[in-house]
Amino acid sequence: MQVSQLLLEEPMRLASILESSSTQGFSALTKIIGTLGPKSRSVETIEAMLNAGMTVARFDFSWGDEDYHQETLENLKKAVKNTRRLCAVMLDTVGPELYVVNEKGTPIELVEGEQVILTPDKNKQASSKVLPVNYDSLAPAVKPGDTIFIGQYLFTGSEETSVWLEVTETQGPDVICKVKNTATLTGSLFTAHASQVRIELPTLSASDLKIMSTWGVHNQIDFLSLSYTRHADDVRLARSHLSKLGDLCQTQILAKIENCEGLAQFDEILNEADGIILSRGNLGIDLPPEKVFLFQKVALNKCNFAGKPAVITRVVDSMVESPCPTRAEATDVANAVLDGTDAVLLGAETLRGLYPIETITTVRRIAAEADKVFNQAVYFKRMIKSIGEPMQHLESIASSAVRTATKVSAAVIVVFTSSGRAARLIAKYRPTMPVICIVIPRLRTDHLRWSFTGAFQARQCLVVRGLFPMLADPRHSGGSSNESILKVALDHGKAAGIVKSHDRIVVCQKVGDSSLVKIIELE
Ligand SMILES: Nc1ncnc2c1ncn2[C@@H]1O[C@H](COP(=O)(O)OP(=O)(O)O)[C@@H](O)[C@H]1O
Ligand SMILES: C=C(OP(=O)(O)O)C(=O)O
Ligand SMILES: [K+]
Ligand SMILES: [Mg+2]
Repeated sequence: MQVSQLLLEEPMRLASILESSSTQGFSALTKIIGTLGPKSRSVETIEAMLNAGMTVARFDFSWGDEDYHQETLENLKKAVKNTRRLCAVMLDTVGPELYVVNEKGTPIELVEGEQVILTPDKNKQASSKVLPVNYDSLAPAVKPGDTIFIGQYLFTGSEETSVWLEVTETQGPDVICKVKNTATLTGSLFTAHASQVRIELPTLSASDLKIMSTWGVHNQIDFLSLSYTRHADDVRLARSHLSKLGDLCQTQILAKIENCEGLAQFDEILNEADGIILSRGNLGIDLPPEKVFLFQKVALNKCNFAGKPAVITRVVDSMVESPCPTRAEATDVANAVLDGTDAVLLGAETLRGLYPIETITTVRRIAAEADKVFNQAVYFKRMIKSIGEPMQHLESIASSAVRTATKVSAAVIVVFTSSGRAARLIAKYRPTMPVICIVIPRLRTDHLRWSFTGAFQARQCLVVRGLFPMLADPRHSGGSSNESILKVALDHGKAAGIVKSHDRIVVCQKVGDSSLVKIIELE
């Protein structure tokens, strides 16, 4: 497998970098996921986040209860209605996460060289001497010399509110540690991470299962973000649970790779999941720092070749407190796009940051600049070569649509789809122009009632690079009205400023039994 920076090879005049970026039309091809929380839950703020380019909202159950998240979601629904912008809903599980509850909420000072005890005794109050952890079997799992990290919920890893501990010994169920850096733990919830230690807790906790069947079903979640996926079986089990939850049989599973166990099983997990979240927050402390970039490049490449969406996390942490990213962060976002990410997931930046809207705008602008210099020609050739021949029918149609669109400099590709499969296959070839996905609803029954598919499938396009879904009116489904639906889509594209008179459009659809790729030129 070839992994290299996919940057345009043409000589670029450095002065051209000074030209201002276009702010019109379909912002960036790269998608943006925002975690909603205290700083991002009013209708007004969410509307601004949608207008800035957020396409998926993440509800992280590591923090906040069902009522809290429901209130936020009701506001999201209002914001979607007001802005007329689609937004997918992602439920993020707690999983086998280690945490420390700081009931009193008062800051806890830890001093380098001193001792602190991690205990499973939940009756103990968190203090600078003892920290109660939610896991009974930590002592038998660790050995002297192991590293344990403890930080504020949605830590960045570098702040003075995070601490590194070294295990010195265990005493019964307690783990005695030496503090490696002076820090002040703040907040009411700290996440703990024992580096490269197997945690014998289920990937879906009892509380995760309950929330999926209540909150998840009630809100028709589009994505399950499966925290700490360590094995393909974790994905299979989650799928089996979802399949018993009515409409959630349509929910997609994004497996979060957060530690070395998940990394070691990556290929098998990718095979089972609908997409991958590269959880650089946790993985960034489980892996030595010099290895993180390598995981990112190889994993993104594997997702791209599998035609499954990839998401990276923890990109502009410093924007929690600053309206501008650091140079390293700005460069990191662009590199992630060049490495092949579909989407960027914002955590602390939108949940508790001071600049949730500015963060989305900044990430979108950087991603849009990177989109422009992505070397699609080289990427396309590699993809075609890797598929080999004979190609599957639809693979050939999808790649032809992208090739045709490139050759005629089409403004957009329009694809008809019901399951979303054709749209994802087109995205796999990374077209440089937006792809309007017209999702045609299909009637389905579970032998109790009839319903239409389409809503899940349309929103699930919102995590895939370059896809811009539109849900067609079910009353218009059926071959003969496809022309009128296409007209609606193009009018919509015109209004959004991505298509204009005399533009060429490539359309991918089925007429009768034949799949076809056609070029149309607007009058
Ligand atoms: N309702 C539709 N009308 C016209 N063409 C369609 C429709 N649904 C899918 N297609 C086309 O059929 C082919 C198969 O697409 P795919 O997304 O796999 O279909 P499905 O939604 O049935 O899985 C593609 O060429 C796609 O553009
Ligand atoms: C997104 C991540 O996980 P969490 O759910 O802890 O935010 C991460 O570790 O990067
Ligand atoms: K989580
Ligand atoms: Mg994590």
